[in-house]
Amino acid sequence: MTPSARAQAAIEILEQVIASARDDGPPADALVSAYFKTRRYAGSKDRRAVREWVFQAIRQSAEVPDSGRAALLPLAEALFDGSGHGPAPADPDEARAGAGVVPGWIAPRLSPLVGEEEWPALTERAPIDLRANLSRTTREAMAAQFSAEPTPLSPWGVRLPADTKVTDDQAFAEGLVEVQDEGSQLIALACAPANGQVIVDLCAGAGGKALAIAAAATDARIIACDTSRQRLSKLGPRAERAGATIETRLLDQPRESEGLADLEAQADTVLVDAPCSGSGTWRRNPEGRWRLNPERLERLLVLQARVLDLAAPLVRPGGSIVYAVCSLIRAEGAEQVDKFLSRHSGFEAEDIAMAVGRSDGVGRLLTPGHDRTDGFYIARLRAR
Ligand SMILES: C[S@@+](CC[C@H](N)C(=O)[O-])C[C@H]1O[C@@H](n2cnc3c(N)ncnc32)[C@H](O)[C@@H]1O
Repeated sequence: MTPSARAQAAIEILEQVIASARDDGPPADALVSAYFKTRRYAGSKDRRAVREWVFQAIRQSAEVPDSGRAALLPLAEALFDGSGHGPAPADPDEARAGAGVVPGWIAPRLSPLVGEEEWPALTERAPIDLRANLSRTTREAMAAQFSAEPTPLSPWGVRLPADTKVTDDQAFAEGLVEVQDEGSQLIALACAPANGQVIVDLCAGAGGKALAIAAAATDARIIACDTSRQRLSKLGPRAERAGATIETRLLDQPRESEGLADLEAQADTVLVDAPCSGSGTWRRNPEGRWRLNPERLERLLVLQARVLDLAAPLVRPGGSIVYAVCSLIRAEGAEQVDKFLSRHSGFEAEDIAMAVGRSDGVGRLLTPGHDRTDGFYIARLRAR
């Protein structure tokens, strides 16, 4: 493919990414792969170059661009030369996506801790963090295996450069490591897992945090719940690879509490890693900015309050809820927790007992700019 033909391919994919963000369709990565499945003439260099254009265009624009052309034009105008399979020359008045990091409607909703000086870090390429499975190996062994640096905040992590491929490594296949951002590791640490405890991971998804908890407390009873069969089904093979024992429980929305009745007042810790805007993970998922809108955010706020209310009766007296969201939007973090505490007088905020991030309301906020992790809000709420 000529450089201009690659630009045209990127425009076509960006067109699909924009539509998919609007309609809640597949992610950009999947769209790039699907595009090339039907275009066998493209070689690996072409694919890499097109993918690079697509992600550069997504990264540079906070707002949803008008079109694929508008998204790429500010980056690659010289390739809009009308040649062969390339894009038609640009009109001087043609729409161009503006450069930016935080969409205008989200900026006033961010935690005040995330000042504009921190914004560039929100979409910078993120390193790859691995969590050493301490039930099977040591962090030092994994640092040596991957020639990696230890993560500064999590005692379980090692850090590799962005885009390092680790899933082909033997250590990964043997369950000695998992790919997990340091911030996610800190959420599992905030649960203070210990042997003999009952720990409910209420929104377990594919089990990233449940696996970290299981590695730290091999004799704890861990119950991983989710309403998504598809996500939860990924946990079984991962647990097997890691040598972990984790119960899984598929909950039936909106009757989740029926499936949790036997756990009432049983849990030492309920982790609520709630569905959220993902505004703390834009550096890995920059198109997340194009997918979010005020209506979606409103629905997420309602769901977060709901899962917190589901968690409350499961906690034994003296036990805790650990609430976490990978978000920097205050309504999902500090404000959501304040509202929970005003609905549930039997709970009080407690420290997460780790000197990480900055305090925000009763919890702590980790940000890419300040902590070099994905953005997370974490709070611990203790049942009196
Ligand atoms: C942020 S993700 C969890 C990620 C996971 N803890 C991890 O570490 O990989 C939120 C999860 O909440 C689940 N969820 C949504 N509504 C729920 C509900 N009412 N009860 C339980 N889980 C729910 C979603 O299916 C999704 O998997």
